[in-house]
Amino acid sequence: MSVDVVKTGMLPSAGVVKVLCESLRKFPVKALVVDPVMVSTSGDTLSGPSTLATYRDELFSVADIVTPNVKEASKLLGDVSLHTISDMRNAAESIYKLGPKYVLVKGGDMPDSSDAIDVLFDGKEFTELRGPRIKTRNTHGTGCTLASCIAAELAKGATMLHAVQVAKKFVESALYHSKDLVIGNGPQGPFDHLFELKSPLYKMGSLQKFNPDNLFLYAVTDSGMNKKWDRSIKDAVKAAIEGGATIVQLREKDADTREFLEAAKACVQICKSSGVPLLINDRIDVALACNADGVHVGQSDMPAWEVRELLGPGKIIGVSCKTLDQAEQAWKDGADYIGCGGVFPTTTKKNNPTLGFEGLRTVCLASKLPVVAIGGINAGNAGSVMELGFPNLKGVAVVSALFDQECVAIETRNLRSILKNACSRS
Ligand SMILES: Cc1ncc(COP(=O)(O)OP(=O)(O)O)c(N)n1
Ligand SMILES: Cc1ncsc1CCOP(=O)(O)O
Ligand SMILES: [Mg+2]
Repeated sequence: MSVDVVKTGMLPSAGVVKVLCESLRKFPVKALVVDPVMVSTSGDTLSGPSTLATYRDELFSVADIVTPNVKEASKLLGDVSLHTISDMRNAAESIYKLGPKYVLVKGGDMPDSSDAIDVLFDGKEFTELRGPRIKTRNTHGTGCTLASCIAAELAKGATMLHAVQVAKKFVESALYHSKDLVIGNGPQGPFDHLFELKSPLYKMGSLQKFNPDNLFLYAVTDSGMNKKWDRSIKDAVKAAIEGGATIVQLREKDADTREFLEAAKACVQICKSSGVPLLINDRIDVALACNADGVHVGQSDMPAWEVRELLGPGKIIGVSCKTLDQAEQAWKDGADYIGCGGVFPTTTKKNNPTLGFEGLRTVCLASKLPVVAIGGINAGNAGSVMELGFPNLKGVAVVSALFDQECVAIETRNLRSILKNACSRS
């Protein structure tokens, strides 16, 4: 098992720092997070002057990010006084000159400020990360936890900014959920890193990971087709589920919000009773309001990482991807699957370039996420798509072949058996 990311905590001596640097040269890693634990949140000095010097001279130049709190930043810079955001920016800039790619000066122990503000510097730009200051004595280990969470997100492929944002939100949520815990008699108590395990969502099991097999026969509704066939969204969804659809997406480009939301609430009930996930196309607000199982977004919709921040870990997020880079970004952003197409020409989605099998192959072979093919797929060609046999091509998403037809249930049932036969052949 290779090590992707290393995060350092308290390094008690210059010798230990030197051994660490030597080991990192022998066993290079994807990223190094250095939490320069020299002054504890309670103010005790934890590292002597020789260790400080070795940090500065040897460790910082190989660090991807250094995460000093205000006291540590002050110590690293010869006990300069740091009282304002501008002081924190100057400190970040000065520490950056010691070699790390990023510096995060944490303002949690800054006196007086109402918000907990951290300053991230990448050598060019400053980013201020603001969060509520949570009143609690349970702050023991917040710095180490933040650095460890950054390391974990980097190991999952996040960008540095995204990793820092996720880590800050995690620490904030953990502090909030455990602010009234009473453990121990010291000046500081611990906070609850595992708060999510106690969340009702977790207990209801709705934090279970997405099952890629749900992508097998993906029914995507269309308001124009429903209108043409004088069919309500509800009836369209019911019929698709009756025919064996394994996941449903409400893609209602024409419906107004109120109408869309009412229909979505009804469809949520229908899908929940059948155990079929229901996703909403584009509209995060509607998905939140009806407690849908997730959303599908394209390259011009809200970025998946922002959707993840809004929906949380237990919801399904799909992203449309036509290229390798888009597939990589969707994975980094925490999406659950990729919709790739149009595989064949289609008039259902306007101005949508056709990728063909080659384009589908390129994305499937590169994608770390399960893929569903979409675009012009019907009973006549669905078999050929599944017979491509790409390991992470889990199914097909279909609009007109199901919903621009007289009987949705029959068309869905027929398509499902074609897919099953194709899979047994590939
Ligand atoms: C399963 C699936 N794949 C792709 C799409 C297309 O989504 P998007 O690119 O956001 O385009 P619109 O559907 O919003 O026109 C999808 N909806 N579902
Ligand atoms: C939403 C979408 N995204 C890529 S193609 C497409 C439309 C697919 O519709 P159809 O299945 O009728 O070709
Ligand atoms: Mg969209």
